[in-house]
Amino acid sequence: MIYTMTLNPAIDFLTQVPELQVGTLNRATDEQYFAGGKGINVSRVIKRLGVENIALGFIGGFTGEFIKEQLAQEKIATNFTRVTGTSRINVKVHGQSETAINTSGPAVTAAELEQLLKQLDQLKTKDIVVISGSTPKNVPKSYLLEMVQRIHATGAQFILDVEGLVLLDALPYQPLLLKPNQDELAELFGEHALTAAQIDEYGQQLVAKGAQHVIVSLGGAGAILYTSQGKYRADPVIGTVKNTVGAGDSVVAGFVATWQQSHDALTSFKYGVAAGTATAFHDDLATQAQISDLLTKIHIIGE
Ligand SMILES: Nc1ncnc2c1ncn2[C@@H]1O[C@H](COP(=O)(O)OP(=O)(O)O)[C@@H](O)[C@H]1O
Ligand SMILES: O=P(O)(O)OC[C@H]1O[C@](O)(COP(=O)(O)O)[C@@H](O)[C@@H]1O
Repeated sequence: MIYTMTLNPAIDFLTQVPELQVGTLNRATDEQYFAGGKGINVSRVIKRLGVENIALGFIGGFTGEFIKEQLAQEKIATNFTRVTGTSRINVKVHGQSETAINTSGPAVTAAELEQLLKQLDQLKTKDIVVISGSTPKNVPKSYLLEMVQRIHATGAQFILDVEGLVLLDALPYQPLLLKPNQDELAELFGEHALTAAQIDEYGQQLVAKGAQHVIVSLGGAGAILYTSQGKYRADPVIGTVKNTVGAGDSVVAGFVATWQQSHDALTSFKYGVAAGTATAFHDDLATQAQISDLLTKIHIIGE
């Protein structure tokens, strides 16, 4: 079974403000609400690809109820840990460019943290846990590593799509996949911007230190996969970008859903890039049909 772990779920409130201006009243021309947070996006795309999965994480308040209802409508199984606070609302404004305000989310108590950790002890060796997104503000940095250690102890695999140095601490536990974007990779190694040579150097370093697969996503410039076998580049597909919220999560979803069935890194990478691209080219997350349509346009080149 694939599990997704969203420690800080959100309602994504997407609104269109064609000529957004700061410091004045703006009138929106359209608005939509989606169940979001990175792990939840991963769950939604995995399910659209026809693969069962269970969404885990902390959820609370009226916003939490909305998220649960939306997932139930999409027939996605959940086993959330209820918290006393209210899950957050993130604001994504589409104008001439995309502007986002990601809020911080509710605090989580020590008992709630422990309750969620205990769920991990039930994992089986064939399970994969995708841990994605930010942690609520009062959660200690050590919590993510504790999760990784608990998952590893059961023999299950894990994928990490989070920010921060925990990515380096998790390497000895051999993550199935890390998916930093270019900025996240730079931050991880204390750099501001990376040259192509530095992306290679750091991507390969993550593999050498334990990651089984590393996908560095490059937004409109495509993505690169690093494995112990080599480096593979997926050039970008040219198209009209509608909404890049969840594009990275779609890459993770396409990869893990395909990996679970094929254990083939290149096919999984191809589905990941097709899913990320399909999400970028549509309003909501990619559907199976949109992903299938794009597959023939994704060319993976070994370098
Ligand atoms: N403007 C774009 N044009 C084409 N493909 C895109 C675009 N933006 C994102 N994608 C696709 O989605 C993937 C993930 O997007 P990216 O922005 O790198 O991730 P994240 O959301 O994690 O920052 C990219 O590797 C690419 O395949
Ligand atoms: O575009 P990405 O990186 O795939 O992730 C988008 C998701 O991440 C969020 O921006 C939340 O990110 P954080 O957990 O890092 O705050 C959600 O609002 C959105 O659903």
